Amino acid sequence: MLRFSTAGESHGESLVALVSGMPAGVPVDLEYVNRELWRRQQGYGRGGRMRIERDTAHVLSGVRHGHTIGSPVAMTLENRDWKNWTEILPVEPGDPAKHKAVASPRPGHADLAGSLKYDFHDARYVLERASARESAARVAAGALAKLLLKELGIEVASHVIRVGKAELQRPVTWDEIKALHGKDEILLNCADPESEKAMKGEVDGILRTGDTIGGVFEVVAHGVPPGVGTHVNWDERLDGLLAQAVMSLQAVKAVEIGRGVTAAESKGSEVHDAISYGETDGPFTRFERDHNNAGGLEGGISNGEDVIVRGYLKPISTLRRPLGSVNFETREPVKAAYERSDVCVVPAAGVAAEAMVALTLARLVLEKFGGDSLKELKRNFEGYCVQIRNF
Ligand SMILES: Cc1cc2nc3c(=O)[nH]c(=O)nc-3n(C[C@H](O)[C@H](O)[C@H](O)COP(=O)(O)O)c2cc1C
Ligand SMILES: C=C(O[C@@H]1CC(C(=O)O)=C[C@@H](OP(=O)(O)O)[C@H]1O)C(=O)O
Repeated sequence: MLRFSTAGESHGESLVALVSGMPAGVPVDLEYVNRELWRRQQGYGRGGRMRIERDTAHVLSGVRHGHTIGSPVAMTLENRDWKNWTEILPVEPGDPAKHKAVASPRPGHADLAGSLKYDFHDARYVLERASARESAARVAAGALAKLLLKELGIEVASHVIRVGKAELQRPVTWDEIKALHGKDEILLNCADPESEKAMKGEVDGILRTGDTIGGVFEVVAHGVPPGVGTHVNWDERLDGLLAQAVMSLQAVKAVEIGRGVTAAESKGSEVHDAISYGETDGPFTRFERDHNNAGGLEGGISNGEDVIVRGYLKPISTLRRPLGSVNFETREPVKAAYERSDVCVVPAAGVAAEAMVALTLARLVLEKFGGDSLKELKRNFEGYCVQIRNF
């Protein structure tokens, strides 16, 4: 079974990603992994921290001569900012005068709920792990999942469809979304330049007022064959697993599959994707759809269309003009803590969500097709593709 976990605090020495269950023989292109990490660091509206970090993965195990060997892959990612925090957050007890506690919890962050839960009067012990710095480790793990899926012709990409009130003004194709991944500069990761300009305008306005802004990203998985995931058990449905995976990202507050949200206010005849049978072979079968409002999922099973998952991000909770809070010690009303912060992270969250979608798909693909080596996996996968083509 493909599993992954992460460890590491935002200003600790390193992040750690541990991925087990990768079959042997998958080519691991470290340049690709590091480019994914770079993509997550980009986007208009990010804060000062991104000028410090240069995320790169250091592989400790599970890869030899550029290929997986079936054993768990462990990777570390250095936190360059760590050296600036060794007195504030030492591993050993250290000098309490240098600790600089966060005692004014930020509404919207994990500060108050986490401090109550873990019995801390310093929210720093909570925010260090709640921080979306952790999502860098997910992206390193997700890059391995993407490399595996690529071997089967499955690709995962994302783009931004809303920042605040500015939304994508026209439909964009898979090729346009994929082309965004080759860009050397990422502004708002929107495939339509006019819409992107409006999105930038939203961020500029928010920057001026000391506030923050959210938005919506869309992840598309292309080349997924029909039959991944199942209707037979609630916890094996691909739609449910994708929703959990994307919702687990920091600041994501809603997840939509296909046109799930507008489907709720539409007629069935407008929503469902009519089926026809084509003259020539499609990518997997000759069954065709007139559109893809289902987002490639019916009954918790992929149907051969692009799998489309959207994540809705709340605005960042650390405000330069902070909201009201209460001091942990004095119980007096105060302004919430502010040190520095991102203002808009929709493109970065989209990249992290790609990782979560890729890890989820890779897990289910491995469960369905099995294989301890890439060779065995490919043989099983190809055999199934022949079966559905001859259906
Ligand atoms: C890429 C990324 C960067 C983020 N940067 C910040 C930030 O600079 N400041 C902040 O307060 N929250 C930031 N967040 C959001 C917080 O991590 C998140 O709101 C917090 O952990 C509470 O979790 P919740 O919003 O999921 O409830 C970021 C989220 C993402 C995905
Ligand atoms: C470090 C990252 O994001 C951080 C996520 C984050 C939060 O509260 O989630 C707060 C900020 O951290 P800091 O207080 O050190 O500036 C962001 O920079 C990252 O994405 O790599």
